[in-house]
Amino acid sequence: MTKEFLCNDRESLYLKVTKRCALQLTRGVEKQGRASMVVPGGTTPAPVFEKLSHMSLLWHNILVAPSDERWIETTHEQSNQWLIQQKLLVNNAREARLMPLKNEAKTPAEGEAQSELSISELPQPFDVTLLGMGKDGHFASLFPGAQQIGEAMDPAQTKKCIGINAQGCPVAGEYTQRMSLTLPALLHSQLIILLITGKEKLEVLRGAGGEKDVLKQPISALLNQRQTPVEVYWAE
Ligand SMILES: O=C(O)[C@H](O)[C@@H](O)[C@H](O)[C@H](O)COP(=O)(O)O
Repeated sequence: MTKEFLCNDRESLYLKVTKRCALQLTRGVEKQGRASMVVPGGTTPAPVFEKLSHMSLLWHNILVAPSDERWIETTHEQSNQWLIQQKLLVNNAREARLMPLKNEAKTPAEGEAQSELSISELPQPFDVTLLGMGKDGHFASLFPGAQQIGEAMDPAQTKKCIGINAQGCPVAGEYTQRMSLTLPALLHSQLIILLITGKEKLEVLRGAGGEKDVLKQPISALLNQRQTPVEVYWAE
């Protein structure tokens, strides 16, 4: 159930994704009085966060959570919570409520229960889950080769949050100790929007459709499932 929207340029890409997220959130608040949005970190989403922050939505009825988090201080500029607070929860969107993944636990594994409590505050299924994708086919912090990738991608997994040790995963960069929503948790969404840019990521995406080994190519699990609508938005 994947639809692709190939945009002519990044500005129209960001606008399209912003409007799609705003529509989902508005529908959610209209239907149940509250709405929830899960958002990624990384370098791609900031222009969408910025546009979304200016939208006139009922933000005081909207709850936001990261799809994943680096296990570092939330005041660190590489923290996803920091990115969300600086770029999304400002302007009109400052009234939205952030449910963090990061907590005081020393390690993500020790922090799982508290992260789970935080996420459970969001109306579920999530009204909209915005995700990015790495060139290795990861999304959230579900990195191929990560120690817990099997547990995190298991359709029978009942945990919503899982500590991820991404040591040895080149795309994870410096911050390898992560908390991530699991595949089942992310699929428990009304809509998943995958926001990617550049030719290389589009090639990875196109190649993943035929990949049966989700541990090797996690994004293939999103593309080959029929539970949750997935909309892919791309520009060069
Ligand atoms: O914590 C993170 O980094 C994100 O949640 C991650 O899943 C991101 O979406 C991809 O790594 C793509 O990152 P870019 O947008 O920087 O390419």
